Amino acid sequence: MSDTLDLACDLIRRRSVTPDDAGCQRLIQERLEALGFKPEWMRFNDVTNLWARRGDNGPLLAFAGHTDVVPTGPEARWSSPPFEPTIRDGLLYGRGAADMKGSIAAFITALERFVDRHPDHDGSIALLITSDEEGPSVDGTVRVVEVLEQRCEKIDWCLVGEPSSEARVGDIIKNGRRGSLNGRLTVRGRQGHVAYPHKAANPIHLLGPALVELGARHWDDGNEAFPPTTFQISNINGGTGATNVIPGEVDLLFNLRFSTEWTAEQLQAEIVAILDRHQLDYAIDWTVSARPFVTAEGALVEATAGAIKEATGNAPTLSTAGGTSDGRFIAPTGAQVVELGPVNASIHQIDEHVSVSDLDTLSVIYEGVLRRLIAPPSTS
Ligand SMILES: N[C@@H](CCC[C@H](NC(=O)CCC(=O)O)C(=O)O)C(=O)O
Ligand SMILES: [Zn+2]
Ligand SMILES: [Zn+2]
Repeated sequence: MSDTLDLACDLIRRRSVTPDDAGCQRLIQERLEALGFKPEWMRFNDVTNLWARRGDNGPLLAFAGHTDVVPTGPEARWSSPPFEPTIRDGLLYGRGAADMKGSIAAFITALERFVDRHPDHDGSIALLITSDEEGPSVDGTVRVVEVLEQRCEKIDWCLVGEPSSEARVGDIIKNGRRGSLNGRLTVRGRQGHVAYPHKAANPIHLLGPALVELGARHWDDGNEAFPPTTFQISNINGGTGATNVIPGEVDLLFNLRFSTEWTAEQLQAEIVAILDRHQLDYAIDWTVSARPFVTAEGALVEATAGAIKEATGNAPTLSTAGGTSDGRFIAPTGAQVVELGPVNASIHQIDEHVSVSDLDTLSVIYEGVLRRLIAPPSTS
């Protein structure tokens, strides 16, 4: 068994359903301390965060990730128990195998080889690990970044181990992400009897045409760095449960993933204008859970692409598609941020898995990134 696989299995055995870390970070801390990293616990409410650094000088290369995992869903539907790592046909099964305990294991083994070969590396290396990525993301990476900013500790390059790959490991580097805007809308009508609609105002009927317009709207074509902005309704609730009552209100949750063609504020104004045009009586609450960020080609993208080419023979494509990530908290500090991890086909699913050989490839890629960015010139 490879070291990376071994460690990935040890991490999967820990039932770290968000925000519980279940001892994963203690394991990581022990391995890092043996390499000369200085660990620092940053606990906020029920979230465990680990910041561990080796070296006092810049530039600082940080690996970032999370030990929390999403709930398993019905365990009986798994082919093997989700917290018992199991290998079948070259694949490692278990909750978190791909998202993202496999990447964390690959970080550690890459660091072990790198520090052994380059004990006097340039600059510094750090790990930023949280147990609040899959949850509300309020006491995790964002809080660690606040602490680092307060003490002027600056990350120059950050590699997030989210499962970025699509068809084969290393085919995609995520070099940014779209923004995410949530709206919570309540449309008010007047409750009444379904047989006497003229004495009521049905908020579901009133909302309908506005929803059609919002759903059909073409927001933008995206741009060179971003896919188009999308609008999706995630929840709609209205009604008393009775078949003969027109409800007084309807509640809607919607989300926009937006490119840099819009700001969150412009989108809010646009949606308010649509709702007003439909003359709705409504209240709306907004949450901007991510602003778009992008890392232009530069030292980190080049080092990551070079390490992938060396390890796999293939050149990666840059993408900002999909969801958002904790990179949204790190990029605004001025750090270059990329995401590179295993194939994401089974993340959050029943029977989540990762290719065993991909774990070793990832570890080699991460070591290649370290070598390109902070190995002393004579040895890189
Ligand atoms: N619940 C949190 C964080 C939500 C982050 C989530 N990210 C992904 O699902 C990653 C998927 C991918 O790699 O494309 C999301 O985008 O919703 C919050 O809302 O703050
Ligand atoms: Zn993840
Ligand atoms: Zn996830």
